[in-house]
Amino acid sequence: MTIEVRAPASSANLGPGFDCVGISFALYTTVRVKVQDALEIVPIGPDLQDTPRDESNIVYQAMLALSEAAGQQLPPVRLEIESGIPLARGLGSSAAALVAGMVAANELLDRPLDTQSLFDLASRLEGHPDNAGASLVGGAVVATFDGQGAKYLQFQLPENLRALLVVPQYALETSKARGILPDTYSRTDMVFQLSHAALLAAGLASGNLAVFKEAMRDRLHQPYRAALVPGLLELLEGAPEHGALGAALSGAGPSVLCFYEANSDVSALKAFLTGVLEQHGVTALLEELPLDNAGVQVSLHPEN
Ligand SMILES: Nc1ncnc2c1ncn2[C@@H]1O[C@H](COP(=O)(O)OP(=O)(O)O)[C@@H](O)[C@H]1O
Ligand SMILES: N[C@@H](CCOP(=O)(O)O)C(=O)O
Repeated sequence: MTIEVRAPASSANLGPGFDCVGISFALYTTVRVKVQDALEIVPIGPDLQDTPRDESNIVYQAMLALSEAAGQQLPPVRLEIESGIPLARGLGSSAAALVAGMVAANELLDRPLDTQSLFDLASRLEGHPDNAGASLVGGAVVATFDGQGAKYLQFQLPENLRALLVVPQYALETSKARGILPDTYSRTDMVFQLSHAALLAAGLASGNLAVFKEAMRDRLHQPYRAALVPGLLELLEGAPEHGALGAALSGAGPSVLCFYEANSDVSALKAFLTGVLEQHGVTALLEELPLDNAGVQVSLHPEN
C-alpha cells in the first residue's frame, strides 16, 4: 500500500495580513509513503537534489513530529518527495512539504489527529499559521496563533478572483527576509496595519473585490523587504494602475502576487510588470496560477 499526499502552494500575508492571512494555489508538493524494512528518502527532480536524504529532511521531520504528537512509533518507510513548487520564492514550499509529511504520517498511523490538531501542529512546525494553514485546508485562511494552537476560519476564494504571479529566478530564504524586519513599530503604523488587515479579511470573506487595492497596502514588512527584492515598491504601486485589483509580496518574497478579475484583459499589467523587471535586471516568470480551494489531498494505492 502506498499513501500519496498532495499539498498545495500558498501565498501568505496578501500585504497587511502578516503571519495571519494566506491563500492556496494549484501547484503541488507530492509525497508517497510505503512501509519497508529501512528508512529511504528519495527526493525527485532537479529542484530537490540539494535537499537531505536522511532524517533531517523537513518532510520526514514533519512525519516524526506527527508521530510524536500522536504518541505512536513511526515504522521505517520509503518516502518519495516531488515538488512542483519552486523553493524559496515565497510560494510556501516549506509549508507544503511540512503539511504533506504530517498528513502522510497521520494517514499511516490511522488518523490520530483531527484537522484542528493538524492545523496547530503545522503552525508550530512552520512558525506561523498563514501558509501552513492555507496549504492544509485550502482556499483562504485567516488565523491567530499563540505559539501552540491556532484559531482559524477557512473560506472559499471568490469565484471571479484570479491570480498572476511574478516568480523571479533568484531565491530568497524566508529566514533572511524575516531577519530584516524591525522589532517595534509606531502606533500610527499599527493603526494603518490593523485597519488594512481587517479590510482585507472582510473583502476576502465577502468577495468584495473592489476593496483589494486599498486593503492590500502594508507597512509592516513590504517596505523593509523591498531592500531584498529589486523593483518591489514600483511593482506594488504600479500594478493596480495597470489592471490589477491589488498586489502584494507573496509570503516573504521574492514573488509578487497580483489579483485580477476573471475575464479582464491582463496584457497591460503583464507589459508593465515586464518593464519594471527589465529595468531592475530581474529575470522572472509571469504565471497565471489557478487558486486551490481544496487543500491537502490523500489518495491510497493498495496495489503498490
Ligand atoms: N519538498 C521539500 N523537501 C525538502 N525540503 C524542502 C522542500 N520544500 C522546501 N524545502 C526546504 O525549505 C526551504 C525553503 O523554505 P522557505 O525559505 O521558507 O521558502 P518558501 O517556503 O517560501 O519556498 C528550502 O530551501 C528547503 O530547505
Ligand atoms: N508570514 C510569513 C510567510 C512566509 O511565507 P514563505 O512562503 O515566504 O515561506 C512571512 O512573511 O515571513
